[in-house]
Amino acid sequence: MTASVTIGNERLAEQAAEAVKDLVAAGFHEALSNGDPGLWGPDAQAEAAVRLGWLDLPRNSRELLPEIGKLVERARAQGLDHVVLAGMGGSSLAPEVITTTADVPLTVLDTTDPGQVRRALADRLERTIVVVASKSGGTVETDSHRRIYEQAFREAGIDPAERIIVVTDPGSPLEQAAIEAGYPVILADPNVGGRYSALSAFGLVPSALAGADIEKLLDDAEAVRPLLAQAEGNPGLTLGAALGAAAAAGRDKLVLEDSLAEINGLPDWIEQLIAESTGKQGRGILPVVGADPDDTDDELVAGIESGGDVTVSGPLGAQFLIWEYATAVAGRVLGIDPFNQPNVAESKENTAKILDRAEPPVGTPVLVDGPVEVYGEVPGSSAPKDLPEVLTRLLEAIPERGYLAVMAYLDREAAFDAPHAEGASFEEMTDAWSAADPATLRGLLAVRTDRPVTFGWGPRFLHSTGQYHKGGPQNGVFLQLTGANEADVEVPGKPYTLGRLQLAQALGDLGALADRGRPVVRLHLTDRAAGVARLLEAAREV
Ligand SMILES: O=P(O)(O)OC[C@H]1O[C@H](O)[C@H](O)[C@@H](O)[C@@H]1O
Repeated sequence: MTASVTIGNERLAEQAAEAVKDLVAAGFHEALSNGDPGLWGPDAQAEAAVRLGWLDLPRNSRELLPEIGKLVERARAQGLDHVVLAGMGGSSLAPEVITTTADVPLTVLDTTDPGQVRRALADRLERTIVVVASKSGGTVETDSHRRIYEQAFREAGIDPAERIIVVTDPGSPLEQAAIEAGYPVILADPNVGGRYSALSAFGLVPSALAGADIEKLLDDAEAVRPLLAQAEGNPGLTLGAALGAAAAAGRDKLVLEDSLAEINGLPDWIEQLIAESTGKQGRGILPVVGADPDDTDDELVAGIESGGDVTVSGPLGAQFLIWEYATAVAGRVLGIDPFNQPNVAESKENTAKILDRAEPPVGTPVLVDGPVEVYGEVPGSSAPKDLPEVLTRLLEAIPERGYLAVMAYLDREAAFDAPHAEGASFEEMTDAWSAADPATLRGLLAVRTDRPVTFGWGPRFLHSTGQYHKGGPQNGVFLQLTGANEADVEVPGKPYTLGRLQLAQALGDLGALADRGRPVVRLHLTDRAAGVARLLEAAREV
């Protein structure tokens, strides 16, 4: 299947053609193909010099195939068929899409929720193999998961060296720790940033262990590579020009539609690529996932395989490369450095400070509505009387061109535990799940405003839209969800538990948003299941 980008909207086609013309006249496509780091201005040059390796991954990553093949064989021979991936952002979102699209099972751990981590630990530990994936080797979530699994294996009488595989950059502290522990290490290309690493060891190792065909993925990406060197018929250039030109003209909310696509979950990966790459210097493109278009002036719809103002067709490997290329192009059009993430560190630093304190600074609730405590400054001049009023006030506080972001530091899998009647049909089960799923809140609030409503699981979104929230246009309104933990999980060798880390992450990000003067309210569910039910009920009353 060939890959293509089609623009189905006349005005956008004109804007994109104009931007392509300028880029071609400046020799952008040739320079990018030759790995010129000067394309994003002098301030971006040093970082870009070590961030353009993704263009050559379809070919270079083939060198990894024999080594990965051996790891897969070893795991099969040991009967290890439960693959767990510990990794955040770019280190887990690509394998998530690759494996869901290939319909092979992979447990992705990109959470600090104690319940979600306990669920993974309780699942077939005796047949589990864990890929610990971190470019920097210093990401706190991933470090915690490694420590927790090492201990769990030891307690079960299993040698962690038989069960843990590490993917990291050469010279990282994780590489060092892995060598000391005797874990197999696959080193990734250090000239590729986290969110552009889909076709590197980060995308390939866990996906291959889970059973996906990674050679085909590389073939599909390699087939599109020559097109990316062209001035005409270059899908990456067209897409990037369309995204950049539309955003520069005010259409900076990117609704990603994939309901008819055979590729599963690509919008989540695109979200982190675009939000983290473009959301800075008060500019950027806000990806909106899982939403219906609202037909507003600031919205652009991108369809995967069909639909949208712009449609991107092609197999997954090609999609990865086209979107990466397009993001680099959009960065150039918008005048931003698409390879740094200047504001991600702020929340991390706040989190570290909170962890150093004896008690987390939770504050006092301004309102308690059954199982939901409300913290923060609810917009408006008087105290809100109940939860529906809190939600109404937040929706009313969204400025023109703004958005509401719901950020849930909760267990992404908990809804699947929702009770349903014996012999329930699939439809009845789906209804029970969605009635217990915090993510249902997004749609309920979205129908009450014409502004975009995004939903992110914390801390996962901190490595994605988190950069945009803090670095992009300051027109967001923020709703955090946290929950009581029934049973916490110790992080071996650290003074904090996962529950403590999770809360510190929420409060750390809340501080960073509040410091910018943005409206931010935290709803704490003192009973998680009852809290979600009350929240969804309140959203229906808005
Ligand atoms: O792979 P790691 O070093 O653990 O980083 C995980 C993620 O962390 C940050 O959010 C970076 O901005 C991402 O690009 C990266 O994918």
